[in-house]
Amino acid sequence: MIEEKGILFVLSGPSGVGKGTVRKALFEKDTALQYSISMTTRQKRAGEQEAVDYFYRTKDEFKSMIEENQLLEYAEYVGNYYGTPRKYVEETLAKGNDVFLEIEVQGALQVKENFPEGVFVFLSPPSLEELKNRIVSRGTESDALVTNRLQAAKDEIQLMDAYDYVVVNDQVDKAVEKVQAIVKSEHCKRERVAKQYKKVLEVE
Ligand SMILES: Nc1ncnc2c1ncn2[C@@H]1O[C@H](COP(=O)(O)OP(=O)(O)OP(=O)(O)O)[C@@H](O)[C@H]1O
Ligand SMILES: Nc1nc2c(ncn2[C@@H]2O[C@H](COP(=O)(O)O)[C@@H](O)[C@H]2O)c(=O)[nH]1
Repeated sequence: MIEEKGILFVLSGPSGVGKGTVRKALFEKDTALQYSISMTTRQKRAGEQEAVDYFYRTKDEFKSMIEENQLLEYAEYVGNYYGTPRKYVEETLAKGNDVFLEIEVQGALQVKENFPEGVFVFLSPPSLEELKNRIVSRGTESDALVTNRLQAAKDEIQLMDAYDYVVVNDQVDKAVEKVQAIVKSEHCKRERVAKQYKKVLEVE
């Protein structure tokens, strides 16, 4: 019997576009996906929890993890480090379960180099003006950080062609439906390939 690995889904896009909002709504519908909790050196925001929203670490702790090759990818983003713990992703995929990453663009491109078979989805804002409204209305960033994040967004949007899919997050429920359709379609593709492979083995 062929052991099937899980599929690695990567949802990426500029800060404030709604990745977290879309992911949380998706996970209410699709309970089979496993969310990979990231490491960060940024301060915890009000209402956030250790090991739910992030694993919060000091810069020294984060650097040790980089040196020990414990991160699948990492990026320095607007003054802080963010990264994906390698062990959880590799073990979960090996058990045949799908993993879902929600990360920024530099990190997504690193994952693509190591996991070209992953499925990369860029969540795009309807406009930069709306992106700014969303970051500002979330109320988590100072004015200076809003400016820095918007600057980063302009660079990130230039890289959307590197992704397998682009979903515009105009309305949350529509964006969730689209991401859900992508997950379903990738499963169908896998099943077709597995069936063809089985036929080849039977012929041989
Ligand atoms: N389609 C939408 N229409 C209007 N507001 C939205 C939409 N999607 C998300 N939002 C709002 O935009 C803000 C940013 O959303 P969210 O925190 O999910 O973004 P994010 O991409 O995960 O940000 P970050 O990358 O910084 O974590 C939130 O206040 C959220 O409620
Ligand atoms: N490269 C990575 N980026 C990550 C990871 N976890 C989150 N992020 C992204 O960072 C920015 C800022 O996040 P915030 O929580 O401070 O608003 C945002 O785009 C996140 O998606 C990660 O593990 N690696």
